[in-house]
Amino acid sequence: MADKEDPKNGKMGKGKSKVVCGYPLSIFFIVVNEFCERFSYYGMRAVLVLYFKYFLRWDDDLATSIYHTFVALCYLTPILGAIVADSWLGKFKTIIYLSIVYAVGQVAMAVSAIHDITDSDRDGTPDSMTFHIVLSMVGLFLIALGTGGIKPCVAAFGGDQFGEHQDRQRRTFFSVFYLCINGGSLLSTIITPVLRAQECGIYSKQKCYSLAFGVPAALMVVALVVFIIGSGMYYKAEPQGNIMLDVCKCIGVSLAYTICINTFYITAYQQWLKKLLIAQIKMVLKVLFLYIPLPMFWTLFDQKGSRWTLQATTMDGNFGALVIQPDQMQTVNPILILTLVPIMDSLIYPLIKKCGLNFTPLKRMTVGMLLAAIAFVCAALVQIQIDVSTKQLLHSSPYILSGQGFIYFKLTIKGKANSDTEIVENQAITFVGFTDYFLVYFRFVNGMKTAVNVSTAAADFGLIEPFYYSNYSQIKNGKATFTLRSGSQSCEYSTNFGFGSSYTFFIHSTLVFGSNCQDSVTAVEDIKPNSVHMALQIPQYFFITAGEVMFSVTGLEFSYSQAPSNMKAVLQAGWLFTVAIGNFIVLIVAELAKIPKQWAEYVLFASLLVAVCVIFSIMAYFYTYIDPTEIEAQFKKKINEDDEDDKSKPGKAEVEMVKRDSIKCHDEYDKATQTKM
Ligand SMILES: CC(C)C[C@H](N)C(=O)N1CCC[C@H]1C(=O)O
Repeated sequence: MADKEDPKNGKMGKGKSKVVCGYPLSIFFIVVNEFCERFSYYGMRAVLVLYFKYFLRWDDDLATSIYHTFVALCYLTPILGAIVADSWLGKFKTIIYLSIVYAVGQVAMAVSAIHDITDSDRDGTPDSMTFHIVLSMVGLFLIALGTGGIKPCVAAFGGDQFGEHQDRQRRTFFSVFYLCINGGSLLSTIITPVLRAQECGIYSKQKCYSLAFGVPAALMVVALVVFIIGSGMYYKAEPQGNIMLDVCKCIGVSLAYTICINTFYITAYQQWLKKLLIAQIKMVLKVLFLYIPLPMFWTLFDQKGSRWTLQATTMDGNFGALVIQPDQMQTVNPILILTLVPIMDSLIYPLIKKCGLNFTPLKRMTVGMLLAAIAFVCAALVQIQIDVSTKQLLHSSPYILSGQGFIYFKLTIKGKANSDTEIVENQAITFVGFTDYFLVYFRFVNGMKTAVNVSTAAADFGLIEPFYYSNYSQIKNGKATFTLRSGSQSCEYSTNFGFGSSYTFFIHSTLVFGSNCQDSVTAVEDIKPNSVHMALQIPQYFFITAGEVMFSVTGLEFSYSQAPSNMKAVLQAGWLFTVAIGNFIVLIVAELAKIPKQWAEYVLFASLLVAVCVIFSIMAYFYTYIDPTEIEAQFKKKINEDDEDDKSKPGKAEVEMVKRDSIKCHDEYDKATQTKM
């Protein structure tokens, strides 16, 4: 044991930490570390797909696949970090070493995004893309190893700082810990896209991905430094041997005991050690079994970033002074976390307690799952409303048909601009996706006998021959003023583009330049502006976030409190593994789900979660809460007593014989397993 335990005098926490308002001061460094680390992780993640697409010039499919693989890897590596921490290095050293790996990875990403490094002809594009790809892939691998590896250790290490009598404070710690995760992620997802939008470079100015990755890299270094500063105050539980090896040995030795039962004498002390390990393994397995249905929650949760964002692209993001991009709606989640966690902790849970209800952790998690299911019902209702508005459009306009990824135009124009004009065509426009949400499409049909030039203050859209039409062009949504010019004569036409809209403008043959041409142009809506407001997504975000607070914050604390002392990080990793599996299910579902109606898919997910929730509540009903510290203390008492007993027994020779037999028996066991392999 590195440090002495016992904060009973009120001045010292577990370890050497001072206690402030009942909390060990050491946790301050841990939560600040978590804040900076999550800033680093989520900040880098926010611009990653755009980096793949615009810097590395990958297509959408490759960019999305690598992005999701990276995210899944980040939630798979916790198991590695946890084994290293619980078995070998201890949580403190694991956090330090893996944070260094993590920071190196972030720096590699920032360097990989400096286009000047390989831009020898100074044209603004890297000459050796291989260099940038290799460096960024190495960087991402190190980041996945670092962020995943330290994640279960930091949470468990924070929990370790509290004494046995500090259950309430430890619960609050996990809430604050969650607040820091979301505070860091919120700030970084706002800041890094702004950094990316800057232009930087030595020889030529390009979008500044190096800065967008550089700042998260700096924050990771800050996280590491802050963690090291707290070093003297932490309670550092020593790893209690190689847990995984112990588990294997325990199973092996149990087999060996059974085989050699007649010759193998083991002391009572050894018996108790074995029993303790078995009890600890049982504690972990019982919780892991309980976790089997949980990935379903994360499957729904992760769709915020995909399905819900796509849903937002078909909605109106105009909030008066503020215009929200569809992907920005995702920030509603961390914002709500920052408000809901304190409300739950200081109002809702105490109120429920006052009502005499025993709202146990597993009940909270069940309610959390139900709330997530309600969120998906809300999403389905919004989808129905969007579908209704789109249907109205299809009935009212003969011009539009839309498909996934493309918008097809079947355009038939009959004699409105000029009686001789008839154009029938099929044309496809690549759907711009939510990164270009502010852009709308338009084109002009020239019904005049003279060529007309169309321009705005910012762009020239070229000359349109008589009785002909222009290609579709893009323009920012909102008010636009076009100048129509023929020779030296011109006139202006103003219109307003709503979100997601597309227009064809017909220039009448009767237009007279020099006068007001507002009445001589007819606008036809190819695509109606999005009419369902993005604010309607707020209820679904509210329910999913309230569900997350009940489910995830509670799950984090539950994973700590139900884990034996030598497997705290391992169980945290088990918890994070449910997030990884949830991510994988989303990927599979995205490939397999062929439900034509989006609202029906939402209802299906909600129903699946309710079904899973019922199974979980039955499993939870049979789960008995334990106090691992108490159980371990009882075992240790027995071990110490029997160790004294064994030592006091005369007959060193007998002990030697036991050892010999034990070795013999192990040899037998080794032989048996080797031949099997
Ligand atoms: C997606 C949000 C930015 C963060 C989310 N509310 C959250 O806190 N988490 C999602 C997975 C687990 C947890 C995290 O540790 O990041």
